[in-house]
Amino acid sequence: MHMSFTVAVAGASGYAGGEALRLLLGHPDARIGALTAHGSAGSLLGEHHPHLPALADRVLQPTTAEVLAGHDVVILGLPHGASAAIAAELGDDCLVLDLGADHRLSDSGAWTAFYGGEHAGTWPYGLPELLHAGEASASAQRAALAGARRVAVPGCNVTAVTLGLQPGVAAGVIEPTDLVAVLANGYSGAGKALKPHLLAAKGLGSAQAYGVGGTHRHIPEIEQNLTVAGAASVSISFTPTLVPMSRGILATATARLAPGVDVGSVREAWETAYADEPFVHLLPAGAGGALRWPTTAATSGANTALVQVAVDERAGRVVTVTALDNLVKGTAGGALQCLNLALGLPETAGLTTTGVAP
Ligand SMILES: NC(=O)C1=CN([C@@H]2O[C@H](COP(=O)(O)OP(=O)(O)OC[C@H]3O[C@@H](n4cnc5c(N)ncnc54)[C@H](OP(=O)(O)O)[C@@H]3O)[C@@H](O)[C@H]2O)C=CC1
Ligand SMILES: CC(=O)N[C@@H](CCC(=O)OP(=O)(O)O)C(=O)O
Repeated sequence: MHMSFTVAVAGASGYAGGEALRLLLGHPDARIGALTAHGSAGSLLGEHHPHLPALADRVLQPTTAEVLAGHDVVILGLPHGASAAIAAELGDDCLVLDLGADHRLSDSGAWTAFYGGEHAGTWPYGLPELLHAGEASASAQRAALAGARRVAVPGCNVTAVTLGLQPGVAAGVIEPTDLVAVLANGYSGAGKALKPHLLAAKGLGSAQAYGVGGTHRHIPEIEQNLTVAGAASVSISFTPTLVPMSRGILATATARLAPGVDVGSVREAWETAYADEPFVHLLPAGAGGALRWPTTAATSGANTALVQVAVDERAGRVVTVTALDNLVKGTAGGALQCLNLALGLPETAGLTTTGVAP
């Protein structure tokens, strides 16, 4: 039996809020209520998201607890640091999904080191596919999300790197203290207001690394996830690269093969982890055993994460490549999955693995 729910979206003028609305318009049970913004309050949603004509005439309201209250679900697509105060004013009768970082980390020292200021607290973490130590496939995280009233939705880079590496960590076939991840990132990941590090690439004829040298805010979140997956200690060198595409993340993450591991057993860990996942797909080997590799284009607009794994025997490293759409599986689609789990709806409601191509 399906129940309908009312949902308010804060930060509706932004990329993440807009993507949440695009997906909610296709959710069979969602009734879209208040839409809010900050400086753009008073303007029409159609000015910000002309691809959502069904909501074009909606007026954006200011982002206050009064406006957001009274809905079954509130989605917060706000800059980090802005969610905590609003969420604290919303009652427990309402499901709140925070697309930002405020409630993701359990270590307040890591929060202060990477974000600065007071840590707001920790909410159930919104990656249903997160493996817990000893699990061959994910169920504990789904159990943590079932019936939750607060969900901290992961960062998009974190989702890609975690999905790529966690099967090897959980199965003990890779060394979690020797991880390297280099990502190609579409520019929508930075939000609609271009950040200074993007300005040089604005012409889109260029690619450039950012957040280099252990400074990116997603590092402690990746460490946290891989610890949940069973690593006693995690060390990862993480470098994102802005590339000329509007959406998508291609994360190449490599790890030293654990001592004594039979190369033939590596693929099995990834196959087992994702065999029953509706949205995370390990690409099969093609004819003659040649592997097919993920592309961001194949995930565009879909809630899909595509994963592939290989062993580089010369280097003694396992190489994983994960592709996803930063705005869908990396944000709003992942949030809808959690919303479904929290409300007891089918996990896949309103979500698709069907992408847009070319
Ligand atoms: N873009 C992505 O791929 C991903 C984004 N996220 C997270 O989602 C959140 C939103 O990101 P994104 O949509 O990209 O950002 P955008 O810059 O595109 O949108 C930000 C939204 O927040 C509003 N806003 C800005 N400042 C404030 C404030 N002080 N108080 C309340 N509202 C404010 C803006 O309103 P106005 O238009 O009026 O200024 C706008 O609606 C962030 O926390 C981000 O880290 C997470 C994963 C991936
Ligand atoms: C291209 C680009 O800049 N992408 C962003 C990803 C945004 C994201 O996931 O942000 P939160 O963790 O704040 O939610 C980045 O790498 O910082």
